[in-house]
Amino acid sequence: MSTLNKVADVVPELLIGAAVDVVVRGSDSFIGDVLGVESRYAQLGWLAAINVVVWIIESASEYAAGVLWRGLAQGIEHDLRVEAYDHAQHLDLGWHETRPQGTTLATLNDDVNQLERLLDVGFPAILQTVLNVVLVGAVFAVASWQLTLYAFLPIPLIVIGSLVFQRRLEPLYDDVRERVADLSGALSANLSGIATIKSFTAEDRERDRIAGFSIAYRQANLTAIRSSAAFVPLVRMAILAGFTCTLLLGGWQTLDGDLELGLYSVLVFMTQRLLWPLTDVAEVLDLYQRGRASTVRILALLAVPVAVPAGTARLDKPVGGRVELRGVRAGYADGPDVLHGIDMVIPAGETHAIVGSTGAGKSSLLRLVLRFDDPRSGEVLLDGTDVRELDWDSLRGSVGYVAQDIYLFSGSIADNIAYGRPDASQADIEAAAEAAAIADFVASLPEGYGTWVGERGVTLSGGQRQRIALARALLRDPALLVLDEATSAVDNETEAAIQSSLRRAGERCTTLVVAHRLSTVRHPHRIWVLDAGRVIEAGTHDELVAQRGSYAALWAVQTGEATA
Ligand SMILES: Nc1ncnc2c1ncn2[C@@H]1O[C@H](COP(=O)(O)OP(=O)(O)OP(=O)(O)O)[C@@H](O)[C@H]1O
Repeated sequence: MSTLNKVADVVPELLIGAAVDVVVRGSDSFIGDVLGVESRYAQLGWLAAINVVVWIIESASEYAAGVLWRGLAQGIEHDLRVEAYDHAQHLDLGWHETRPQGTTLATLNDDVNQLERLLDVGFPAILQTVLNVVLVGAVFAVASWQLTLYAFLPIPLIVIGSLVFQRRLEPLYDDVRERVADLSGALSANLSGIATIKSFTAEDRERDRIAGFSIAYRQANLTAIRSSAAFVPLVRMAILAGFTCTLLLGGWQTLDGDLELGLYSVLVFMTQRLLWPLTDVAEVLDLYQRGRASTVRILALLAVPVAVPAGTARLDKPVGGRVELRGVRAGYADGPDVLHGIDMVIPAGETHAIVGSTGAGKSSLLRLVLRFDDPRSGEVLLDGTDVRELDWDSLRGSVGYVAQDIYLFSGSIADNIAYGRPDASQADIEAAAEAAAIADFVASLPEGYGTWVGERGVTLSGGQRQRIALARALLRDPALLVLDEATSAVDNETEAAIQSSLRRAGERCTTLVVAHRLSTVRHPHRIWVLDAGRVIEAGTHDELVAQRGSYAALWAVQTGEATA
């Protein structure tokens, strides 16, 4: 459509030449010969009719090309956005944790959107400019080789200029994209921490900090724009040279009788046609550089390898839920080990607790069981198979997990509880809520299970959120229930209710609990005491109290039998 449009766009100029030719040469005119029409009035009539048809074709093809290019741009953007998002969500948790969320968001959103103008304005402009040069060049070549030379004089200059400018613009637009990512990162971090900002009345300070990022972005953009805008006058000077040559030398040739008047007028118009669109080259170059800087970022995201790839082995159903850690050593990024050779067996169907001081490595250990990270050495087994060999459905599909930091989705309470089993019936949802001791609270809400919960569940208290997350985990009827401080925010009475439901739930599944409050874990089959990444004691509550070791001391402090 763009090609048809360009051809139709060039034809009226030829028609002008033909019209001048009719007036000057009468019945000998080019159009008179082609159509076999003698009358000049009739010849002009024919030209007018052809012109109308050409304009209709031009307008229709322009519309179609516009719609198609935009459709293509939107399609590419959509594919890229979804592919990049999908890749990002398969990247390991460690990658996400070491990178500001806003930076990833900037790539998935801003960088992808940045491609729109390159795709729907830049690409058609490139195609049309090349076509223009070819078509107009053909007319020139037929008319006079000297004039072709003059008219095309600016083109190599413009090409060389583009290459030079391109090299200059590249780092400038890379800088712009980096500044956008910084700004986006700061904005998203601040909005997540809005309560903290308010509580420390840091609004003014934060506004200034965001303004700093915004100024850096504006500055980077201005620097790039200043360089890119300088290219347009340069192109114009080159065009002026070509145009002047055609006007002057073509005019002299016509005066000398070496060039037909009709052809001369066509060539003067054509020089305009040929050269003025070349000023677009500057804009296209700008769009290209912006698009390139964004594409580099998107491709860099797509090129990040998945550090924790899924295995292919499947577990036989029903999954028992036996967990075993053998000589597990683990740590984060290049940091020191946070777990030093952990050996642990949690037989299927048992409830085990992990306790220990803060920073002892309890959460890190749970992350290995869910395979958010892989150990540096040793192995983690589920039902006797190394978790690295299992596919996600066998591993994470068998686990119900309640994290320390609860995330609820924007949606109804029922949607949130059924997140892991979207096809669950209302009765299943209510049973899970009952087991998590949240059913009475939900029933007391005017809209019950249909109550809308805001993003991150901000409309609920900490304890309510925890219980909904617990219901969500229980609804999956998991073979292995993993609870990381899952009841830390509920009162003692509610906790006792949850404990008894969990005991009932625990009859069906293996349970691994991390808790600070030791009363939470009084009834497990075994308690593992972790200190600085090592298991220092293990046994039942009674055995550990009798041992009079760290657990006994901690228990004494928490039950008020001793002071710290
Ligand atoms: N994502 C992470 N990146 C780098 N280091 C981490 C990360 N998470 C935890 N650590 C480090 O690993 C060590 C163990 O942390 P972990 O969260 O496993 O302890 P924990 O026993 O669960 O503590 P708490 O009871 O306070 O939750 C700590 O020294 C911590 O600084």
